[in-house]
Amino acid sequence: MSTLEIDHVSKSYGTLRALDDLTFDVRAGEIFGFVGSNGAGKTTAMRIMLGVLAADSGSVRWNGTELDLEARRSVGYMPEERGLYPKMKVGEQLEFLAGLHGMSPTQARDAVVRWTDRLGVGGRRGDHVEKLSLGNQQRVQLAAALVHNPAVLVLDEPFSGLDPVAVDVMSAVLRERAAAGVPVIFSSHQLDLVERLCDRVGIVRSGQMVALGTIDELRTTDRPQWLLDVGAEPSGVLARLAEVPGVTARVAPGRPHAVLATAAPGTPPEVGQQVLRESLAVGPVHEFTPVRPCLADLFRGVVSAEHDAEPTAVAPAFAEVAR
Ligand SMILES: Nc1ncnc2c1ncn2[C@@H]1O[C@H](COP(=O)(O)OP(=O)(O)OP(=O)(O)O)[C@@H](O)[C@H]1O
Repeated sequence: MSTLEIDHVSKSYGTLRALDDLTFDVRAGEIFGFVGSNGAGKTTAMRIMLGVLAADSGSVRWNGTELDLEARRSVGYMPEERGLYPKMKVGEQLEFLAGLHGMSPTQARDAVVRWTDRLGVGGRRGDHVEKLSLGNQQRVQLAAALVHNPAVLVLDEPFSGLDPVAVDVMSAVLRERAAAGVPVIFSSHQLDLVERLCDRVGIVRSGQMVALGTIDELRTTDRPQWLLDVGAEPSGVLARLAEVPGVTARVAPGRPHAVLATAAPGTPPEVGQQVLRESLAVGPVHEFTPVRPCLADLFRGVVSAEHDAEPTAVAPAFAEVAR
């Protein structure tokens, strides 16, 4: 199956090390979310994936072989700086780009109609790009990445500036391409979207991959937590839970009638049931919920961690860390 492999890639701009031994892959049929703070190295990595920027060391492979010119033609790329000619008409421009990727004029015309219609800009094919709103230019840019039926999609912030309807259309298109076996990688700062859409996520910090895995894997922590709403002042429950080995409990922040119980690393997962039983022995429990960090929490933890410290409290549970 088709896989895009980024293998020990490093890149410096002068003395600035933008990528530092970056290694990960994007597999056939998966949507991979590439996230990181401003300046973390995402665009640099994506440019190297496409071959428009050379790595200082390491390699990018497509289906096991180093990316060559032919393979690059099969990549659908949406650059961060966008790359449309403002004075050219939407339809003509897309047909031209499809032609550069080897499509015949008829194939190109058909594909342009299909993708502009799909992305909601079919009525603008005869307009100059510069006359379109920024969001619609963005849709055209997406059409440019998709029009030649690429075998791999590399999209730099494809969702920025899109309205919610366009976000839904774009999400559906990416899911559909992935279901057809295409590896899809996109960068984004919209973490809720990444969480919803991506099969796997990589978090990059200072050019290094600091967390990599499925959303589920990333959210799994070695310090499981539970929230218990007991509907009353919880001192009785807190006293009872203080007797459970490996568990610490406190009043939940902002919830005076709820308790947050946290298990120490290495505590068997069944301790959650014991926490519930002990609490029920004191009185009713209206809500019992495992608490798991969302991607935004993980992101904040990972990107704010010191370089040489443990990346975050949850990091030991990350399923894969770039080798
Ligand atoms: N052409 C360049 N010359 C010098 N430095 C550069 C160049 N391009 C990028 N950099 C630097 O390399 C680092 C990585 O930048 P890059 O654009 O890859 O980050 P990014 O993760 O895409 O950021 P953002 O989320 O803001 O788009 C930054 O410190 C940036 O200033």
